[in-house]
Amino acid sequence: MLGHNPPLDPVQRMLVDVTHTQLPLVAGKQVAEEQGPLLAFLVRLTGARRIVEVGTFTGLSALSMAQALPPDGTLLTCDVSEEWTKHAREAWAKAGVEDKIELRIAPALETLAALPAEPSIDMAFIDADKENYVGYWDALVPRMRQGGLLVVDNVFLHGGVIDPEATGPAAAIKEFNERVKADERVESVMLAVADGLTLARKV
Ligand SMILES: C[S@@+](CC[C@H](N)C(=O)[O-])C[C@H]1O[C@@H](n2cnc3c(N)ncnc32)[C@H](O)[C@@H]1O
Repeated sequence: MLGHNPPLDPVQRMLVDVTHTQLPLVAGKQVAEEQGPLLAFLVRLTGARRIVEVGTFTGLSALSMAQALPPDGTLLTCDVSEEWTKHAREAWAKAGVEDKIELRIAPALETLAALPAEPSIDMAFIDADKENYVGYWDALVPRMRQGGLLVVDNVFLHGGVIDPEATGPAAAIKEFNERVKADERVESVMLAVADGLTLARKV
């Protein structure tokens, strides 16, 4: 599969390597290698100009999306870790996309609540703490423009969502998946990409 996808560019490759060598215990948080080209593809497909991301980590998904934005496009990304996002800032600067990306270090629920209420977001990527997915969804859906695309990662939670006794993050994702399925404001599909990926289009 990777051999038939667009290859990572040198900065993306460096970011994968740096994440694995300098943060080996948490490197698994990084999006899977096939997700960067997919996110870039979706940015170009939708013609997105205004993107909001929840969960920056070391910045690979933000980098992939920012590189696919048109020159006047912007990406707001939310995280709580200065330590992890330091690597993101370095990579974005190396790739020359730092002017397109705004990183806010604060609990993402606060960052999203402070955004304008009007529907102006073209694309959103949710990839952070699972217990807050419903909160992120509720903050983002009204702010998405009609036809805007929401992309949500880890909707399988490594299989935890099919455990009838699920607790913690798995229970949170289970509840989230049910909410998305029942949400008439969107048309959604769940895909077996990496750890499960939901795509939802605001109708
Ligand atoms: C799975 S990682 C994101 C991976 C990233 N999208 C990438 O491409 O590598 C999840 C991130 O969510 C962040 N996070 C956790 N709780 C958060 C919160 N309440 N608000 C904002 N970010 C949070 C973590 O610090 C972590 O960097």
